[in-house]
Amino acid sequence: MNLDEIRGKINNIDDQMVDLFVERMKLASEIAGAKAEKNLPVLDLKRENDVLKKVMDRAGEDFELYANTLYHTMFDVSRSYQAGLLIKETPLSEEILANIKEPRLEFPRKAVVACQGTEGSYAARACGKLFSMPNTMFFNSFESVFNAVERGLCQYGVLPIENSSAGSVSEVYDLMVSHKFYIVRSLKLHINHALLAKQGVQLSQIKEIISHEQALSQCSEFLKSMPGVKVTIFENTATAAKYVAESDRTDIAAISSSECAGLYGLSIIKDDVQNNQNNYTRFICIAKSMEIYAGSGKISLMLSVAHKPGSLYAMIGKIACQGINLCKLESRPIPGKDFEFRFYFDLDASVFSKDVITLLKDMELAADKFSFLGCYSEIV
Ligand SMILES: O=C(O)C(=O)C[C@]1(C(=O)O)C=C[C@@H](O)C=C1
Repeated sequence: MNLDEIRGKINNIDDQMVDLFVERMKLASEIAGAKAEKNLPVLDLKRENDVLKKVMDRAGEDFELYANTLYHTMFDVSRSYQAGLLIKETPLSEEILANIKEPRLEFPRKAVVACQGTEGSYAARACGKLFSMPNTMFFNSFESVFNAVERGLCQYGVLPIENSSAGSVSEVYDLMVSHKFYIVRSLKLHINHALLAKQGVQLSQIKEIISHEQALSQCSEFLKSMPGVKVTIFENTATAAKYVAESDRTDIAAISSSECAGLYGLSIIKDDVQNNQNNYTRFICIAKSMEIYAGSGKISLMLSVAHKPGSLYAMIGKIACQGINLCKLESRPIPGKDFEFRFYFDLDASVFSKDVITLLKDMELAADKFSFLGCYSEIV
């Protein structure tokens, strides 16, 4: 047989398989109805294992593993479909639906916003892009930003979450667990770092460079080119610039934004010291209550799954079944557990879609712990 003839046969088989698949899905919907009457859950692991065993035996030694994978996907699809038919509203889905009943149209222009660092920090620059008239309050830690929002001291808080070269800001991810908040907007900010020192100081005089550890990591190649220079971590890039300005030393420099040069009377002794010119940091804007604005197309979730084979795979399968793009998956260890992880999902999806609400309910019921962190839009 030539290629076209073989493909012709495959086409025939696919036609039959799709017809049988549709027939199988219709039977799954009848099962969903029967289960609803008897108050039974969608998942029946014993039945799945019985089917898997039969399918693998029938496929024979050469194909049993492929048949196993195919049927795992088949069950994922079948369960997602049944879930869509069966799952009732949960308190979370009700809260989301109530929130979008009369969608908020405009993001506020003015607000009291909590920010880590000081005047001139990248977070402050992010605030200025998120709000046209922010009244920014500065705090010295990310935790204080979460607290300020949670306690109602500030309406919003702005926090860095990831950088295109240095990766996630793990401290912010870890703080998410112990605080109640919602992401209401995000921002991708282009970051270019400069080396700042006192007026008249030359690069060759520098013996110590200070900055936030994320900024230091984003400038690692420049730092390698300065052997013998001590590198010191500071809580914030702008605080580092302020420290240099207030110190009497002429052998110390800060990696910071070029705005800080003007703000603190320093000079730029070297510009663009970051490894990559395409250096971006994503910031999230958080609020105490759920606020979903019209046009929001990103969803963030935090969840943990049973510590057994296939649990995360099944969760991702639910997203894939809806044809939704999983744009970020971050894992962080759960303190006190033996290499168990909490997962953070970012989806290109909107709660204004009925299928997405069904997906969220399905994921919520399948997870050990589940938090909806918000549905928002990202600005650049
Ligand atoms: O037999 C059932 O109980 C079904 O719901 C059908 C089915 C399947 O697709 O084969 C789907 C989900 C269950 O976990 C088990 C099997």
